[in-house]
Amino acid sequence: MRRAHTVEEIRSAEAALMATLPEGALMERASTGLAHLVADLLGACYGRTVRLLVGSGDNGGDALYAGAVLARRGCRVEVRALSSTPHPAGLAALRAAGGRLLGADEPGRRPDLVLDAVVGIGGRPGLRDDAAAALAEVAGVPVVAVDVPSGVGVDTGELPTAAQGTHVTADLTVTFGTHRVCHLVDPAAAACGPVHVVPLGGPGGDLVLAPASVTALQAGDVARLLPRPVGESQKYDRGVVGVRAGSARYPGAGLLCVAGAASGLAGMVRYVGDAEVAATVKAQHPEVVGDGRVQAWAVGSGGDEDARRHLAEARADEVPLVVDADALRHVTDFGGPLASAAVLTPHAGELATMLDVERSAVEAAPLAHVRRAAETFGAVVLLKGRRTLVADRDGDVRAVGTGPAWLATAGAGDVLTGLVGALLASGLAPYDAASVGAWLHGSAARLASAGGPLVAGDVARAIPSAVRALPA
Ligand SMILES: NC(=O)C1=CN([C@@H]2O[C@H](COP(=O)(O)OP(=O)(O)OC[C@H]3O[C@@H](n4cnc5c(N)ncnc54)[C@H](O)[C@@H]3O)[C@@H](O)[C@H]2O)[C@@H](O)CC1
Ligand SMILES: Nc1ncnc2c1ncn2[C@@H]1O[C@H](COP(=O)(O)OP(=O)(O)O)[C@@H](O)[C@H]1O
Ligand SMILES: [K+]
Repeated sequence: MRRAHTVEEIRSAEAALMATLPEGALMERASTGLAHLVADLLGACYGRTVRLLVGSGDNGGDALYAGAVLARRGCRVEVRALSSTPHPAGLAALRAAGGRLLGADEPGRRPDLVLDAVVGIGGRPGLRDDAAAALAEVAGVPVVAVDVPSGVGVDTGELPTAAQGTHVTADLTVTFGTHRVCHLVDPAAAACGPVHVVPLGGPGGDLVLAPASVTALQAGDVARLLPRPVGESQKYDRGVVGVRAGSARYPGAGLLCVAGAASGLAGMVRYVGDAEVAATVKAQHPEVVGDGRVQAWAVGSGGDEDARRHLAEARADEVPLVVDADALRHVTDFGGPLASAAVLTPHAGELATMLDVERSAVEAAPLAHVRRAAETFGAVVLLKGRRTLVADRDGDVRAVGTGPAWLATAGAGDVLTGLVGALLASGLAPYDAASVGAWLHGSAARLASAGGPLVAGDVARAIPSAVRALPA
């Protein structure tokens, strides 16, 4: 599990560790790890130029000490200071190693790499004009963000508003001890590039962190959570998933939802709905049967005007539900909770309608909105996007970024609904079913895409391969 902690949690864990270590030891660990990664990236230090953008805090200190290591290895290290008092000991170390502070009007050499150390976890969103200008000077040069890309909302995963200013977009982010929320949550995560964590543990101890509320499943977690049949399993033990989706207007959505459900992860699939869709389901998925008892329902994809009735009928069975698309408009129609266990799967536009806000507001602050929706509707909410967010009712959130951009294709969401339904039927709790489903869906899309385009049916067909590719 990848875990992301808040600034408050990180500061408290760092303070506890620092109390057991000699002065400066933590920054030494952080900056040495940073320097080694930068040196690897540069390939060779000798003859290379690195520009440090350095603010007033310890984030700048990290970069100055790392710069000292790089300078000792032969790099030309030049500092654009954005404060009159950059970390004094760090600056002294850099100067002693041969690095230098650029004068205010001195352009400096065109660097091979920029280290962004304007602000770290002490930063407020946005860059001041001087920092924005220092960044513009080196436009086009690869940027390594120290800890976080300066200017992003560290705990919110949001980007600064136009009034707050701009932010750094990094090619790589090097952080320390644990992930920050902005590393896992869009839109800020998109500004981080790949994120590398330098461990802070060593002689004298390691960070002791609180349980994280924002996490990201890894392949091993999915393998551990996924229910698998054992020797004596029967189809009914493995769970029966029912699909009430599709309509005369959107027959394909019903078929794709069935395809996601019929990927083999539940023991049996039932389809109930439009007669023409049912006939095509029968032809394309001969193993799918008609109405009867189920352990979970997948409802709403392409349901059109039938969606409300489908939801009412599914709800009457008092089993877990996954609710998508047209049925999302009806989740509050029935008074009281929708089901004992429900997963709602909106994209940003649908979530905006459900919460009566603008779509742009959801896209700018997906973490806040997905949490609000989970609380408001008393359900697990899976907000689809580049990085899908799955929120539990208590505020825990799992981020899933396994899918390639090719997955943004019509019908992909219908497949996901069926897949999550199958996982609910197989016995997973809603939070696990939604996050494991989103992870496998993205992974199946990656396999099906192999770098090229795909259609939604390809994603459903690749689900078994995604399961086979999990670690034992
Ligand atoms: N405490 C420690 O020993 C360690 C700290 N570490 C580093 O220390 C950083 C945190 O350092 P600090 O707490 O000094 O905070 P920062 O260096 O993140 O920034 C704080 C300073 O930036 C100013 N500032 C805030 N927002 C700004 C903005 N939008 N534009 C311009 N200036 C702004 C503040 O007034 C303050 O002076 C971490 O991100 C990490 O890089 C690491 O070295 C690990 C160990
Ligand atoms: N840029 C992107 N990168 C990766 N996956 C994406 C991206 N945009 C959307 N997706 C995924 O594609 C799927 C689209 O689903 P959805 O919007 O419901 O489409 P539809 O309603 O046509 O089925 C979701 O699983 C979503 O997470
Ligand atoms: K930074």
